[in-house]
Order: sequence, then structure tokens, then C-alpha cells
Amino acid sequence: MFRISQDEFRAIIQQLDMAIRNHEEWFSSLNRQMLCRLPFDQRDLHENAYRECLFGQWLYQHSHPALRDHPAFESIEKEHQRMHQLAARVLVAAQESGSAQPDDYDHFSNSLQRLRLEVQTLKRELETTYYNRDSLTGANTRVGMLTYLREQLELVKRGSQQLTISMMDLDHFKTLNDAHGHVVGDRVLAGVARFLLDNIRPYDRLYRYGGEEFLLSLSHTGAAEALTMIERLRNGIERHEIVIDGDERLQVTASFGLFEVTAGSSIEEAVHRADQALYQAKLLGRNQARLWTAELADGAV
Ligand SMILES: Nc1nc2c(ncn2[C@@H]2O[C@H](COP(=O)(O)OP(=O)(O)OP(=O)(O)O)[C@@H](O)[C@H]2O)c(=O)[nH]1
Repeated sequence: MFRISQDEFRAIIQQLDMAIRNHEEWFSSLNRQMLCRLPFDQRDLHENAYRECLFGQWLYQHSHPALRDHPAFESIEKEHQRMHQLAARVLVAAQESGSAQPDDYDHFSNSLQRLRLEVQTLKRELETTYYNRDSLTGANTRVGMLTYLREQLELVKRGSQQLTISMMDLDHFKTLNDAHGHVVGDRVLAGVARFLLDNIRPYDRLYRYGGEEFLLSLSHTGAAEALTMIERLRNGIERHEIVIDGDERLQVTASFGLFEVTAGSSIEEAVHRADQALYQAKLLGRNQARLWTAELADGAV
């Protein structure tokens, strides 16, 4: 879901919300039609009713490709199809013989409940992401960062994973702002964040820590592997061209500091150490990644 803009996020959340409400209203009206023996809307009896309802039309024709890649999409799609097919079976029986099999009705009603739950869960997940995303860069804001990192630390303490934290800061960003203006600076910032989001693994997290400083949380990754990964990202940023206006392109570099979180460390200490390593990378000339070592402890740099 990294490639979705804030506006697209909002539109998807609205569609999911509408899907829940529309299907609830539809279910009530079907019950009314059956109880009062009113004629059914023949479209509900079609084999393709799941494609023809408003949600189906949106799902199959207009939903964002990134949403279709979401793990929840497939099960929502299947449940929605199943639910409409079960509804059609109930309606056909009611139309032909005046009543439906209770089991069929229960399957239909249970399927609708499951669909509602799945859509609701996805909607909540997207809302959390939406409200915790930095609108300029698409990275996570710091809200929830410490909670997430503490959970990751618990897994380190249990020996379930290795965890490395990296602080990243763009080099000479003030000079870039001064030379090209803040608007261009913003575009560069957003471009670099986009590059990082596109090149980290699905279980890594990128947080905007401060102005032009980012924190990367690399789960299941020890220091050596993290250094290789970060080196690849650093190299990628250096070569990545950010389109500014028309043909104008800018390139920037970034410095990184890394710390492998150990069972005995606190998250605050881990962030501080990654920051010390970043400071060392800046001192040594920028555009490089440094791993924290004991010599960098307070006072040594
Ligand atoms: N355009 C833009 N600039 C920002 C933003 N947040 C912070 N900055 C700028 O980033 C610059 C950071 O400057 P410094 O901390 O001096 O660092 P630097 O110039 O990158 O130098 P080094 O980090 O030492 O390589 C400042 O000029 C801030 O105004 C932002 O959201 N947009």
C-alpha cells in the first residue's frame, strides 16, 4: 500500500465504509421483500450479481491496484462472491416455492457477517495507516513508533529475531533548500522517502523521525546483513534522480547510522546509539553508513 496517496487512501476507506452500509441496507430490504412477499429485484438473482452491485463494480473496475495486492483483498473478493451466490439461491427458492431452506438462509446470513467483518478489519487497518502517515513523505509518523519498536525488542529478548535500527539523514540538505527553495526541498524529501519505501521489505518500517531524518526498523536482520542492505539503499539514493521541474533533476546523498538491538538494550538507548553512528558517518565525510561500536559511546565522538 506504499504507493497510495493520502487522497487515494481516503477514497478507498470511503468505499469500504459504503460497502458495509450498502450491504446492510440491501440485506434488510431482501428480508422485507421475503417477509412481505414483494417482487425481488431480478438483478439479485443473476449469477454475476457480485460483479453488478455497486461494491462489485468498484472492486473489479475501479479499485486501486495496490489494494488488489493487499492480502485481505482476495478473501474479501471470494466472500463477496459467495455471499451474493448464496443470496441468489435463497431468492430463487423463495420465488419458486414461496420459501427458502433455513440452512441456505443461515449460510447466506453468516457469509454476510463474515464479509462485514473482513471489510471492517481492512478499513480499520487502512485508517490506522492513513492517520499515522506523514502526508509529505508517505513514511510513518512517530506516533506508534516506540510502541512498535518495543514490541520488536520483546521478540529480540525472546530470541525470536535479530533487529537492527538505522537512522538516516540527508546530506547538506540546508544547502539544497537554500539553492532551490523549500518546495524543491520538499519534493526531494518525498522522492527519497518514496525510493526507500519502494526498496525495503514488507516487514521493514520507515518512520519520519524529524525534518530530514528517518528511522528504519529492520526486523529479522543482524548488523552484518543490515549493513549490506543499507549500503544498497545508500547507493540507490546516490544514483536516484528526482525530477524537479520539466527536465531538471536533482541527486542527493544520505548518511546512515546503524545499531543492532540487543536483549539488554532499551529502545531509547538503541535509537541514541544509531544516532551516534549517524553522527560518525557525517564526521567521516557523509554519504556512508556506519555501524555503532563501543568507541562511539558518549564522549568518545
Ligand atoms: N524543504 C524542507 N526542508 C526541511 C524540512 N525539514 C527540515 N528541513 C531542512 O533541513 C535542513 C537541515 O539542515 P541541517 O540540520 O543543517 O543539516 P544539513 O544541511 O542536511 O547538513 P548535514 O546533515 O550536516 O549534512 C534545514 O535547513 C531544515 O530547514 C522539510 O520538511 N522540508
